[in-house]
Amino acid sequence: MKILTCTQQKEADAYTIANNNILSINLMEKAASLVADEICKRWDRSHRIIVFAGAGNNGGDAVAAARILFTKNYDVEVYLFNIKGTISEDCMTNIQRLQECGFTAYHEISNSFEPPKLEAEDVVIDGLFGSGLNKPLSGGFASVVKYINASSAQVVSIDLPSGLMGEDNSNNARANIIRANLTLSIQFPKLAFLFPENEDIVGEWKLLHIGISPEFIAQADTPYYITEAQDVSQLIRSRKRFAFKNNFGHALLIAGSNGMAGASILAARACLRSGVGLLTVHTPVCNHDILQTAVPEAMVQNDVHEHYFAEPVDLDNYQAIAIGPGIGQEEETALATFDQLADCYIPAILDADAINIISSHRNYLNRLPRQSILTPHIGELERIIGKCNNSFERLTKAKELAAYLQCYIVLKGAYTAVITPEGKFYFNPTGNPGMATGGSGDVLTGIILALLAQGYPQENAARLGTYIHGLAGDIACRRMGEISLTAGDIIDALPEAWKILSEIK
Ligand SMILES: NC(=O)C1=CN([C@@H]2O[C@H](COP(=O)(O)OP(=O)(O)OC[C@H]3O[C@@H](n4cnc5c(N)ncnc54)[C@H](OP(=O)(O)O)[C@@H]3O)[C@@H](O)[C@H]2O)[C@@H](O)CC1
Ligand SMILES: [K+]
Repeated sequence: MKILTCTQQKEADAYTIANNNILSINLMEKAASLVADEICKRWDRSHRIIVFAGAGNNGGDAVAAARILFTKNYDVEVYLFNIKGTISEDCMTNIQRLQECGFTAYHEISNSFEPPKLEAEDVVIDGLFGSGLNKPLSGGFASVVKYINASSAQVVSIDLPSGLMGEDNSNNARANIIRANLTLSIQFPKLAFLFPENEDIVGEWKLLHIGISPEFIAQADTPYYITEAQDVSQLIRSRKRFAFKNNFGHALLIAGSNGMAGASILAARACLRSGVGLLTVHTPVCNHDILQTAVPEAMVQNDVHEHYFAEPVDLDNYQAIAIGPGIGQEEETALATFDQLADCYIPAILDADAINIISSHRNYLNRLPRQSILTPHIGELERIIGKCNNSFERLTKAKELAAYLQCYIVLKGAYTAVITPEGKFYFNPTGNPGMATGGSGDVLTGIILALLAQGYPQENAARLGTYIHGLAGDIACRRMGEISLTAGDIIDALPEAWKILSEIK
């Protein structure tokens, strides 16, 4: 699914009106009726509905929703802010329609404003500003926002919480943005919804499909996508009846150190549950018996060192390599990692300590094998790119890093982003906060390693791997709940996740 900018969303509306035989006022009516439906589903008539509308089309949506709710016998009040004395045509039409149906609780504010008292049971519809916001809110609008935010009423924002820019909010005052409980986004998700710092602003978000032209969407150019089940299910390769293990690759996992055998076990088990033909784990001597016992399906190759990775491996027998889970950051390990990567001619994935080693030896950065996959979480990424003030800045810098290294960056977190060397972003929708637990990243590394070894191109391996990892996490969460969920539970749910995703056409 494409994420379009607010500017593109305006173009999408205009294109649909011009080419799909629909009047702009009817597109607004569609949006408003979906907003009203959603409110009716969640709140009954005992709740007062207080509508705050701007003079643009976001306000028009809100006024139309007010009418629909009023005709369904909800107790509705409307406050429309007409500060400049200009109201958009469709908003004006809806004000007239509202008054024509005998609605009297309509207040138009042009300067001073006596705000209504807001109670906890009230539902506020926020239709002040949507995709037409062109600068941060200030003055009277900022005061209205603060007033709504200070109340205990439930807040439903139409399209975007008013004051929030769809993409970059670097120069925006957070106190002047509506904090919604529910955001009903018209047709497209907005990039800003995917940022952790906006969680309390956006609340739960839901898309309302108003019938924007599919031709427009198909040709719209954007670097931002949310991966959907069909996008990745069609990447899954079927197995031939006469297949044997060599058809599914031999993966090499360099993982573990003294006290960190668990990372290698988790990555190995996840790899084996994700279709690899053969797996060899290269690990220090101290982990040998532990691995052989915990993961009998894997072959174990001892490093020369008792406690940590110290000697690179000959890659001739392998189709893909993963390096990093639990390897530690000993200087000898760092040197062995660089030697390993210097001659690496097979697809590689770097995780955890391998990324930390790179960030503390930055002169090696540009020697990473092209097309490698790096899987940092925010902290690991910022050790390379520097501290960022917000998610937009972080994504921008991560994109520059991916281009500079000609590598894929899998930035882990809610909505894990797969960032390609060409500058595309694929956000992953699966997963849950229960997965924020030690070893979860090792599981992802094992999955992506298995896919690389099977010959999946890097971009597909990263997108499919992150999706299945989150899906398995969601299945595990249904079984265990968020609090008890462990990385091992994610692995245990992998078979079901692979089965479900393989069956989606
Ligand atoms: N038919 C359609 O197109 C459909 C559109 N739809 C809906 O329309 C919404 C977009 O509507 P929109 O383009 O009218 O913009 P909107 O967000 O209402 O605000 C624009 C006004 O705000 C003003 N303004 C901006 N920033 C400001 C600030 N900081 N402080 C103060 N003022 C500020 C700006 O004034 P200006 O600065 O341009 O003079 C302008 O007057 C979209 O989110 C969706 O809800 C759906 O119904 C589907 C069909
Ligand atoms: K809004």
